Amino acid sequence: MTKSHWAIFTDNNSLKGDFIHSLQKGANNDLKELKDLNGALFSKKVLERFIDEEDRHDTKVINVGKNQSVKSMSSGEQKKALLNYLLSLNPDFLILDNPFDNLDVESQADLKVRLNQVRMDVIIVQLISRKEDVLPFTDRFAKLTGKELYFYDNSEQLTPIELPKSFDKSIPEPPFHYDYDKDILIELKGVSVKYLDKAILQNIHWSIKKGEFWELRGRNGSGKTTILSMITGENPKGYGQELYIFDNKKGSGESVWEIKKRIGYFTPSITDKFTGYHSVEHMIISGLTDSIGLYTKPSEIQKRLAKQWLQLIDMWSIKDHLFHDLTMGQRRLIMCARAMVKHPPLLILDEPTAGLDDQSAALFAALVNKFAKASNTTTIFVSHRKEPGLNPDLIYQLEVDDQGSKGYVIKN
Ligand SMILES: Nc1ncnc2c1ncn2[C@@H]1O[C@H](COP(=O)(O)OP(=O)(O)OP(=O)(O)O)[C@@H](O)[C@H]1O
Repeated sequence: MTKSHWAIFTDNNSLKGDFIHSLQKGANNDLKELKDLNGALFSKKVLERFIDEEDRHDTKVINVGKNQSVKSMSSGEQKKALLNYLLSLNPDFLILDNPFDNLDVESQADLKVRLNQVRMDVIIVQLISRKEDVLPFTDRFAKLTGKELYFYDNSEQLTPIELPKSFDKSIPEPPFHYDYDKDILIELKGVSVKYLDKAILQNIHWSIKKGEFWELRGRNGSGKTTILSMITGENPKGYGQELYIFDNKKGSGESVWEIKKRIGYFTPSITDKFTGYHSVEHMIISGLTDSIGLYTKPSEIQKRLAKQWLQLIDMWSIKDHLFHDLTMGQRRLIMCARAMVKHPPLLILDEPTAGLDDQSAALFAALVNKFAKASNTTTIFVSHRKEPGLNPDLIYQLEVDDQGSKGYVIKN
């Protein structure tokens, strides 16, 4: 019998966790046909749980028979491994929570082919925040608002995206001056990286200058994280190579702490570190002190700066709200402003829009455009999607081949 497949749209206001939980428990009254069936969940959180188990107990579950740890796989490789494992459990339905996030175009296509192959055997319930992610064979549509499910005949009936007004206030001034005045911040001259016998990067030349706005693009596994982690000092592969970070050759006794001081870094998982009760205002101020939370009374200058940033992102009226009570889109904007507040010489935004709905992603891109143009900070935005509205000056494109990825500079 042909099965029906669902696309359930979610946005910042959807109580997605509760919905997933009720589906898995067979307690959801809206999708009655799934009630007595056996469901499996494909989500980022499930993947993280397997990675954590592997880290702590050395248990292999989704990568049985493979030499590589799940953590070191690219996003495409991780998702493939998770899907194969879940399908081996023979579920009646599969809940896919934003399955295409973090995947490049080719890996998205691979995943779509695989899902198309299994759609006769398993009901697919897709929870998605981007319209372009709807699987072509989907025939049932709904939107989750709060905990209510509203049904539609097709995805076109859902509300169109309203593009945000661009931020009309100016970017607040830098709070202090960094003692780095050279034009080139980062330089890779013929850098190559191998893991075991596998070539990952091949003869990479990339010169990153003051004030530039870059997008780093490349398919899953092309080596984007490898390059970024060599820059931030977390990956030793750069030692002994012609890699210059703030004018210091890698491995020449440079201080990792000095490097980190000059880099603002944001990736969505950083948000998870802030588990305590922090107000919105304190979150911004903690960007000036590099701390998780605030342990001393903020100065008037710090408070004034936080006010300017919150006015810019239109959140001054909620300055006393608790960060963890906000929607995901609001939290991301705050975290982004938090990374910008010091005007670091280099700002790295690693897949910052993953999991956001169209509207929140557009707002986020507008903030990044504004900051990148109006500040002296060099910005590197890493994303798999061509982010609508993002307007970088330059693109560093990694192209994979058998000898590892090569890099090309494209002027936008
Ligand atoms: N410690 C490691 N050991 C073995 N292989 C590794 C290790 N770290 C990364 N790799 C491999 O290097 C390649 C590049 O990985 P990297 O994470 O840099 O890619 P990426 O472009 O950031 O991918 P994604 O977009 O999926 O995050 C992948 O094939 C990955 O499996």
